[in-house]
Amino acid sequence: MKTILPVNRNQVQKQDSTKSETLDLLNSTKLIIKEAVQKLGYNEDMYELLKEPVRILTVRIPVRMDDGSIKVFTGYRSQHNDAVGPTKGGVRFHPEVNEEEVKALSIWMSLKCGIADLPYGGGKGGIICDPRNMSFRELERLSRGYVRAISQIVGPTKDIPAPDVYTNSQIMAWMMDEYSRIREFDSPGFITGKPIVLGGSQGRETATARGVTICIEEAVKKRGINLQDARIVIQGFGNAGSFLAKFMHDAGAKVIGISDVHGGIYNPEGLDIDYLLDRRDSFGSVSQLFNNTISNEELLELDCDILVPAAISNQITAQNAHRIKASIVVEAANGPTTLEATKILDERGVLLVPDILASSGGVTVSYFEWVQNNQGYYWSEEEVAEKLGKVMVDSFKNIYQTSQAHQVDMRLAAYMVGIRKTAEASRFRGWV
Ligand SMILES: NC(=O)C1=CN([C@@H]2O[C@H](COP(=O)(O)OP(=O)(O)OC[C@H]3O[C@@H](n4cnc5c(N)ncnc54)[C@H](O)[C@@H]3O)[C@@H](O)[C@H]2O)C=CC1
Ligand SMILES: O=C(O)CCC(=O)C(=O)O
Repeated sequence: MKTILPVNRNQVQKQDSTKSETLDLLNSTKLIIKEAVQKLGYNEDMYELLKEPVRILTVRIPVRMDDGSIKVFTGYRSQHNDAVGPTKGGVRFHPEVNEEEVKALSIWMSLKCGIADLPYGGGKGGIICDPRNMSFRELERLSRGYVRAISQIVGPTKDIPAPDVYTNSQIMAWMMDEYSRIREFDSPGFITGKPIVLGGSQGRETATARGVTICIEEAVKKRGINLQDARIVIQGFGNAGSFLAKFMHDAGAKVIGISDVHGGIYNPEGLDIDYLLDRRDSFGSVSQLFNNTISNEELLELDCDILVPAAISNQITAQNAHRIKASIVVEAANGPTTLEATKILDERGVLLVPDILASSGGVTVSYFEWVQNNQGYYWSEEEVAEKLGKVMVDSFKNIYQTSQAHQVDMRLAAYMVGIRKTAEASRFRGWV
């Protein structure tokens, strides 16, 4: 058995790039996996197994566009580790999707499933495309083509996709229909985040935001902040960000800033969230309706109590972490804060609730959806909310206690909690 070499984050960062910090999501993930595996007492072989996905499929999907031309799209499906059970995770449609990002996202899914104690490993998919410039029918053909291309490695007991950035319940419906046609039987358990009439779960649409809300409720207790007095800034106004804004507003907090891909809007007296929800488009854009906007960079640095990045990765970096004014940062997005920025925020006493904990409400209710599909018996919204609440509160407490007991930041604590189930399952199976 080899022993694990000690982690030197700064050294690896310098090796990775000439820049002062690495923005490479996969390399950053490997660094923390190494540290977590080491702290848990596993050997180098365990790190070797867990540092990369066991499988990644790259596909090329020809799609007939509305003008009669053919466009070939590139897509990925990454499966990190299936020792615990089938892999699970969303599919994103985005122009900047790339293989390394999808790999990192699939590792984070294993961690989320470990934290929430779900019987899954992590998976993730993506297609390089810009759905904002595609028609409804082009999107349907692309979604169906993707399922045909990956059908060999997915399925209700193999790998179960779900929505992520720029994908939604309609896209899940087309994908489920295509998979059911290929297999020649109705397969609602192939995918989650479906419309309710096709076996979707009550509460899945709002689940990620509900989970983030519960983390905020727990975090403010730790910082002695009253939620009703809190000023909140949210980057991203899509599935995660917009419902979160609504929940915060309904809880009596003041949402003073929100943003989308085009920019942000800010009002220190609080924004009219119901109006914004009513006017946003299906891609989570609303800021273009306003004249006085601020940049996403400015939004992150607004004077507030709680900052929630709920859009894309690498938003809080070594460049701006010193200027973040919030005392609590709750990551609804995947990977919004770099390792270097995590360290800076921690040293400044900011409580950072990491992505793999804060955004785990989505996959938790996806699991509930899959269970309901398997048993053919469906739960009420209240039942789903109650079960989700218990999972999120237990997860937060577990990770907070781990961080205190080991004197580590919440991100490393979350990795330690999240990786254990996959590591143990791999060990019992005799893989390491
Ligand atoms: N939908 C879900 O169930 C889950 C989502 N997440 C994560 O939450 C984040 C947001 O996902 P969704 O809300 O589902 O996506 P979405 O597609 O519904 O909304 C994305 C939002 O981000 C904004 N955005 C896109 N690019 C941006 C940029 N460069 N700068 C600023 N804003 C930008 C869009 O304008 C939109 O408001 C992602 O990181 C996703 O991986 C995590 C767990 C579950
Ligand atoms: O709902 C799911 O299965 C996965 C959600 C997801 O992709 C994520 O948590 O990043």
